[in-house]
Amino acid sequence: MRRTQLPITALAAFSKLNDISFLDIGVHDLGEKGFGLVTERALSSDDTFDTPTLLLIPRELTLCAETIEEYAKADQHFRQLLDAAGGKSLRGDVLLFLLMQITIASPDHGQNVGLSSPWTEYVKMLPSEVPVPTLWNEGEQEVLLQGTSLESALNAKMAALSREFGNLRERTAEIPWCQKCWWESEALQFSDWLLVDAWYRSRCLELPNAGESMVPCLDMVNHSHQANAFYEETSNNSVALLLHRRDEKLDAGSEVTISYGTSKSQAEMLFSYGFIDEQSTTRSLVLTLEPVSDDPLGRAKLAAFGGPPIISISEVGGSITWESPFLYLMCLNEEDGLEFRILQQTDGTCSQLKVFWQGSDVTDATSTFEALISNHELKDVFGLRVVVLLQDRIRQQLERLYESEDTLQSINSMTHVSPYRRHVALELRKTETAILEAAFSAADMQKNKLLENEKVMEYLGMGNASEEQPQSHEANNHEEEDFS
Ligand SMILES: C[S@@+](CC[C@H](N)C(=O)[O-])C[C@H]1O[C@@H](n2cnc3c(N)ncnc32)[C@H](O)[C@@H]1O
Repeated sequence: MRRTQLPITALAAFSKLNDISFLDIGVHDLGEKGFGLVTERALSSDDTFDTPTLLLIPRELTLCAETIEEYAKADQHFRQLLDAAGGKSLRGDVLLFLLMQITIASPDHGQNVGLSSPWTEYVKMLPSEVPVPTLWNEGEQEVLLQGTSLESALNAKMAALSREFGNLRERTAEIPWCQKCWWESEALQFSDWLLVDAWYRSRCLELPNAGESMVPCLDMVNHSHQANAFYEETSNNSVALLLHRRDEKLDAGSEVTISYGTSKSQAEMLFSYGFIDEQSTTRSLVLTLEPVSDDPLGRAKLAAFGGPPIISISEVGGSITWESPFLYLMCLNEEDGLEFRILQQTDGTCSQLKVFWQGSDVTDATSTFEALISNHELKDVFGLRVVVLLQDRIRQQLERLYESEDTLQSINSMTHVSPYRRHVALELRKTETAILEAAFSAADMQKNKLLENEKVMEYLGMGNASEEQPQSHEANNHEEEDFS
């Protein structure tokens, strides 16, 4: 959709009109980071008893669950849109609201659609480019993240966004103003949906009372590992940005920053905000898991598992820790005492998938198999299967990273790849390769230790000698490679 855009200098008039107070700070162009907040005079939290306030925004301007509902009461077109395509999540409703605003503000619509709000003006000042990977060009998306944990996350996100846009079209096709402004002339494009999604992801924050919110002007503050400011909701119905309580002294011209989260991995930062905090010491990543292709219970395990089928790997102080409740379910089989049953309803319709372990119903405890197997006499054998699966998944990821290195070298000369995006992707690849290599070695050590375990040796010996002692097919698969 053609957007009306205003220069950032329009923010002064917007703030005045909407009672937003910038106190000794202004918005400046900071290059790669986009705009940011900068002090206009030297500031110190020592000078006053109270912590200095830098920015005050009336609470009613924030975009949160409550205000979305208020806007829907006042604007019948937005109400129509919410009724047809909203109501599933706060994020979805906010995206619809933002779409509504760019529609009202568009130079093309001319349909007397919607009710102008402060956000109609504010979206005109929001950037058309957000460095998050969903807005990278196809070449960048394909090459830069290959082999990183973001490769599958980005593919899944793009597929979800495409589905959402398709649903929006389907559900609003019958609404006359949507037909006129969006679909008739193809004015609304997938790229608009990508943009409002990127705005939301990179600009929303968590307010203690209002919950997930977008706050105009506060969303101009950038992130730093050594943040000098924080935000809070005040008792007099405002959202405030304040200088840190600790002895903070800022020269005139210093950037004011908050923390977007210190425990976020590089992948999360890149995915949500489009940059990497190179000062962060958090070293972690998440890998997705799929049941082994020839596991007859694979699909049932996925369907019955309560959480996401993932492995989280972290490196803290040089040691590797990992967590994966799904791996403990993934490594078990019927022969071990795992059973799935479909419970029939009295009216004959199929209903819930039930999971049994050693005869007990564990349907509500599928994420606790590590504990469930802890008293089993074969717990070390199961532990070995888990470590083998873990190491295999890490190997697979590392191979993909190594393979894609050559492609990456060849894009040095490609003009369609932004140097900044290339830089952040290389940083992510370097970190994830190091974490995965360390995790591979750690898994190897764990595996070797388990292989010395008496119970495991006995089990493997029996497994080799007798057809009557069936093992997990996963273990069988990997034993060929790893135990021989
Ligand atoms: C909440 S907005 C902050 C305002 C934004 N810079 C703008 O121009 O509108 C978040 C975005 O700012 C940028 N950003 C924030 N902190 C950054 C940092 N430390 N390094 C690089 N970019 C940063 C990223 O593009 C991120 O998606």
